[in-house]
Amino acid sequence: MADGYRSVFAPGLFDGRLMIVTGGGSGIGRCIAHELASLGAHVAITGRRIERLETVRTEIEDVGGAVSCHAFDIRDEAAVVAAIAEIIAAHGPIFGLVNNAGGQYPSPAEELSVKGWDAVIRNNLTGGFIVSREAYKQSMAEHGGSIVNIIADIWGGMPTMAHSGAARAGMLNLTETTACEWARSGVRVNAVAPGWVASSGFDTYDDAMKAELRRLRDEIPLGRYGNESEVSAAVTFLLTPGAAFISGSCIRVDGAVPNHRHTWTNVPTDRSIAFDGFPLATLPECLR
Ligand SMILES: CCCCC/C=C/C(=O)SCCNC(=O)CCNC(=O)[C@H](O)C(C)(C)COP(=O)(O)OP(=O)(O)OC[C@H]1O[C@@H](n2cnc3c(N)ncnc32)[C@H](O)[C@@H]1OP(=O)(O)O
Ligand SMILES: NC(=O)C1=CN([C@@H]2O[C@H](COP(=O)(O)OP(=O)(O)OC[C@H]3O[C@@H](n4cnc5c(N)ncnc54)[C@H](OP(=O)(O)O)[C@@H]3O)[C@@H](O)[C@H]2O)C=CC1
Repeated sequence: MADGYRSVFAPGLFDGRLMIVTGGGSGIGRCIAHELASLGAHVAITGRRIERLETVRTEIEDVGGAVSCHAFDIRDEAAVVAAIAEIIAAHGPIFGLVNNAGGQYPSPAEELSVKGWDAVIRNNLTGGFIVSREAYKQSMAEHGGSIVNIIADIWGGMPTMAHSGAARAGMLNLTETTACEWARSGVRVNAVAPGWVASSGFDTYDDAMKAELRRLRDEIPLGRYGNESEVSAAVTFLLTPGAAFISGSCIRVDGAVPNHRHTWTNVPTDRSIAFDGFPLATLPECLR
């Protein structure tokens, strides 16, 4: 058997627990699925493209993990209702839900059609709402659980991302509100806000955006992009009993970007001696 994901969290922490990761067929979601499975969870990965989910299923099974694949669009209400019911029937109550699926396309605000605006709002707000509502109604209202919503760096304007920023800001308030409403059922709801994370998501950018990203890297106080395992560690923490009194919160995983203001002296760009901490989760070969 190949080496599995080496998480910083305790082996067996989630033994037999059901976790759902939307958008688990690529990038950050795939990494989270690997980490949760390495801690003993049964991970139900979802996405629109079944082939990508099957590839991740093989990766996780090859290192001894438990995983199932469920193809549906998070914006399709009937499909979500049916898929959540199917997952629960097969694998038991939902312990954790990670609303990770999402994405957008860049456009100046004045050029956005209402159809395009709606497509992105539905992808990054309505979809997460539908999946959360169904996880709550069909399982967590009775059994409790934990939800983590992946949003983005919304602390300030991001030109060409008005639709996505508005949707993610809505998702943050949905996080805060459902944390209050569903606390009575033993449900915690939190968010993780990634900054610039070098993931498969970057592959969807055109050359102009990639050039822009290289420039942006120099403006990240920690001097580099984040990686998928750093987002996954924050998500995993929020799902653990270590976060039992944390709800309605958001962990930013962004190298301090929203804290950086342009002043007379810029932060140095050479951080070659930056403190490295201790080795965080080590990715298996397939994720490097
Ligand atoms: C807060 C900022 C966050 C910044 C950091 C975030 C980083 C990342 O998210 S990394 C992950 C990146 N991955 C992606 O973003 C890819 C995901 N994108 C998509 O899946 C799609 O683009 C979509 C879901 C956002 C839209 O697809 P869909 O709903 O299937 O929409 P349609 O193709 O039916 O189009 C509807 C409508 O939307 C407009 N539109 C869609 N794509 C584009 C485009 N590339 N350029 C311009 N306009 C687009 C357009 O108006 C479409 O209508 P029609 O023109 O009539 O087709
Ligand atoms: N990478 C980064 O720098 C940042 C990423 N984010 C967010 O983090 C999340 C993960 O991003 P990342 O891994 O980088 O990018 P990816 O594009 O690799 O991941 C997005 C995943 O979501 C799935 N997905 C998208 N739309 C839908 C839908 N309507 N229904 C079901 N599944 C869907 C995709 O699968 P499929 O297409 O097969 O459906 C894909 O697996 C996204 O929400 C992204 O916007 C936020 C801030 C920064």
